[in-house]
Amino acid sequence: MFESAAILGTGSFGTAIAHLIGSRLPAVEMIGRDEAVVAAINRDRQNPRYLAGATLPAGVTATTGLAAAKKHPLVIFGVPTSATRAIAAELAGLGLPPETVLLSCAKGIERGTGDRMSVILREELPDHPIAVLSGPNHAEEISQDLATCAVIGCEDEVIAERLQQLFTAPHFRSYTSDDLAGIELGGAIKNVYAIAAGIAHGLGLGDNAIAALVTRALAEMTRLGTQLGGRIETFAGLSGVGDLIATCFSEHSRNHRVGTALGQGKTLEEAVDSLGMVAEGVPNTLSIYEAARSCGARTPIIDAVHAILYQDMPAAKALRELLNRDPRPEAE
Ligand SMILES: NC(=O)C1=CN([C@@H]2O[C@H](COP(=O)(O)OP(=O)(O)OC[C@H]3O[C@@H](n4cnc5c(N)ncnc54)[C@H](O)[C@@H]3O)[C@@H](O)[C@H]2O)C=CC1
Ligand SMILES: O=C(CO)COP(=O)(O)O
Repeated sequence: MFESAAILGTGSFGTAIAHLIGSRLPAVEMIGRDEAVVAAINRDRQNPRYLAGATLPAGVTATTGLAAAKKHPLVIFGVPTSATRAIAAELAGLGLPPETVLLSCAKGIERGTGDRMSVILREELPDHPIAVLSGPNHAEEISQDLATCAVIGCEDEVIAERLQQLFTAPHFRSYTSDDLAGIELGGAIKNVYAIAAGIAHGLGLGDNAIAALVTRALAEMTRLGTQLGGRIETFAGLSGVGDLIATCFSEHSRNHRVGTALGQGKTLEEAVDSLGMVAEGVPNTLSIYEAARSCGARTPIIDAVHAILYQDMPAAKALRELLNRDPRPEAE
């Protein structure tokens, strides 16, 4: 087990993780950039800005200084993917002890490089053990102690088991895997499909249409994800189909909410502004579309979401075009 942990990010997921592991460790320190949020956590053990209703265990504190991460044997990344490289580079400058374990929870790949978060951490902090955590894990439900599972990816079995022990609670079960690529790609790609499912919902297409869309999304995610280096079985697991289902059907999903607003005729700017939190599928539609083009994968659903978000294609037209493509066999 670890003696303590730092969580980078005082947003929804950082707070949910603090709620989950805060009673399992003597000390959990959240590191954020928003002073009002940090003050509310220290004063009230609450984070009404990002996760209303959750009360944090007594051992959870918060600060704004990244240097605090140096004190902890485990550093958990709960910031958006767009912030990961800069924060990792800043941490590298602080000289973390090399045995500090880095755990990434962010779901996306980097624009321009197509790098997964564990690849970024390996590049910026090469001496450290690196792990990832993913699965159907909405912050709102974790903070209410509602049951779920996650998968922890790490090439070092001993560290994977230490993390598994930490992420085990009566309502939280975790599994281990060494397929970091598959885990991270599933978590990143499903966000684009959650926007697609939201659009279909916003257009009022009905349950059959959304079930069909999500089923074909799983086939597409598996095709793209294996071409980008993930193992096929991982896409049938918690970080693949598990998170795809959670996000495509949950009212908690920010990506789904963005899609619903688009389907109802809002602009992307209006949809994102009304959230006040990160919807990774929005920037990741660009990075994942680019990754798909670079490996030559056939991704009609990602292409349709890309056209709606970034090429002014009306949502109804994009979905009509998806349905009217040349017929093909279901399994290829
Ligand atoms: N919210 C959820 O249910 C889950 C979220 N995740 C992933 O966790 C990551 C974070 O998401 P949320 O906590 O939902 O987002 P959020 O919008 O609720 O919070 C983001 C946090 O990161 C901070 N932040 C944003 N940009 C930053 C920057 N450039 N530098 C430093 N800090 C910055 C914000 O101040 C805030 O504390 C995402 O990759 C998301 O996909 C994973 C599982 C579940
Ligand atoms: O990844 C998530 C749940 O597992 C959170 O999804 P959203 O970012 O769409 O809310």
